[in-house]
Amino acid sequence: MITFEDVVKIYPGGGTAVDHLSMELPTGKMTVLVGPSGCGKTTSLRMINRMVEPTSGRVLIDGQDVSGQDEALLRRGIGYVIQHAGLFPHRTVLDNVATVPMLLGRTRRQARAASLELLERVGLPAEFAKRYPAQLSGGQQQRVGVARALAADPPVMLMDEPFSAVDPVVRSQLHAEFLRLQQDLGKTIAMVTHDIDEAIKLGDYVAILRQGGVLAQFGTPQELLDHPADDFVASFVGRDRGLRSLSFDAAASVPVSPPGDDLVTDEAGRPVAWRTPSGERPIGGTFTKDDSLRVITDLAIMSPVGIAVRVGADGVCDGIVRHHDLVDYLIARRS
Ligand SMILES: Nc1ncnc2c1ncn2[C@@H]1O[C@H](COP(=O)(O)OP(=O)(O)OP(=O)(O)O)[C@@H](O)[C@H]1O
Repeated sequence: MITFEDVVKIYPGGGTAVDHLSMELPTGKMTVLVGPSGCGKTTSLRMINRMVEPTSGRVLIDGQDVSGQDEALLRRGIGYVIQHAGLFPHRTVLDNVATVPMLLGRTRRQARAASLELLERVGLPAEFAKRYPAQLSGGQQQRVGVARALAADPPVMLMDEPFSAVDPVVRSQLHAEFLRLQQDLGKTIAMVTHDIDEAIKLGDYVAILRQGGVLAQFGTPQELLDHPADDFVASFVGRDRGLRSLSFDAAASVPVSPPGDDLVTDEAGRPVAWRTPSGERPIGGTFTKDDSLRVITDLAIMSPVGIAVRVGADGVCDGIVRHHDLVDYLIARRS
C-alpha cells in the first residue's frame, strides 16, 4: 500500500502544488490520479519515488517512509513509465528492456531472454526486438516503455500519462492490453492522467485533484459517478455520469421475462430476428449475465422493438428485457 500522510509540496518560488494530501493506494490495485492541468498530479506521483521531496508530511510504501530509504534501492522496486515512453534512442528495443535486469545482476543472456518474453506479453512480436525506438509507432514505443518498467518485476509502478501520446484507437487497444496484463500481474499502480474517461476505465480507484493540489474525492469509479462529493467532481466526471455508471453494474441483477412473439428463434432457440409490422429485422446483438447494464440499455435502444435479449453460454435465448421494465428497474435501483 502507498500512503500519503498529510503531504504538502511548495516549490521554491511557486505556490502550493500539493495541499495536505492524505490517501491510501491499495496494494495490487491501480489508482488513477486525475484532475485539471497544474493540480499537482505529477508532483504527487514523483513524491512516491523521491524524484520530488515533500515540504511536509510523509509518503510510505507498505508502512516504510520513503524519505528514509536509499533512492537507488527505492527506485529499483518502482517501475516508471512516462509519456512518449522515454526510451534510449541509441539502444535496440531489446536492449532498452534488458538494461534494468542487467543492472540488477542478471547475465546478458538471461536479461535478453526475460526481455523477449516481456515484449511478447505487452504485444510486441520478436521481430521488433532488434529495431530502434525511432523505427516504432507511438503505440509500439509505449509498449516497450511498459515492458521496460516491468523488467525489474517491481511491486510498484508509476505511470505518468502513459497512453496520451497515441491516437484514440491505439489508446483503446493499449488500455485493453494493459488491463489484461494487470489482471495477471496485480502490481500496485499509481497512474496520472488528465482524461477522466481513461481514469474511470482503468482505475480500481480514482483520486480527483483540484487546482491548488487539493484532493476533491477518492473512491471507486462507480462511487465517483454515483455520489460525487461536490459540484466540481460532478462536472469533472461529466454530464452523462448516470449512463456511464451503468458500465459498472452487472446485467445478472436485471429480471428477465420469457420471450414473446416479436422474437424469432431457430430450432435450437437461438435468437435470429425481430418480427416487426414492417417485416423481420436482424437481431443486432444479445447479452449474457456477465455483461453490464450499459450493454443491455444499448441493446434495448438499438432494437426496433425496444427489447434486449439474453442468451446462455450455448447462445440460446433464456429471457428478454423490455425497455419499460429496464427503465423501471434503473429507477428502482437508485431509490
Ligand atoms: N519544478 C517546479 N518548480 C516550481 N513549480 C513547479 C515545479 N514543478 C511543478 N510546479 C508547479 O506545481 C504545480 C503542480 O504541477 P504538476 O506538474 O504536479 O501538475 P499536474 O497536475 O501534473 O499538471 P499537468 O496535467 O499540466 O501535467 C503547477 O502549478 C506547476 O507550475
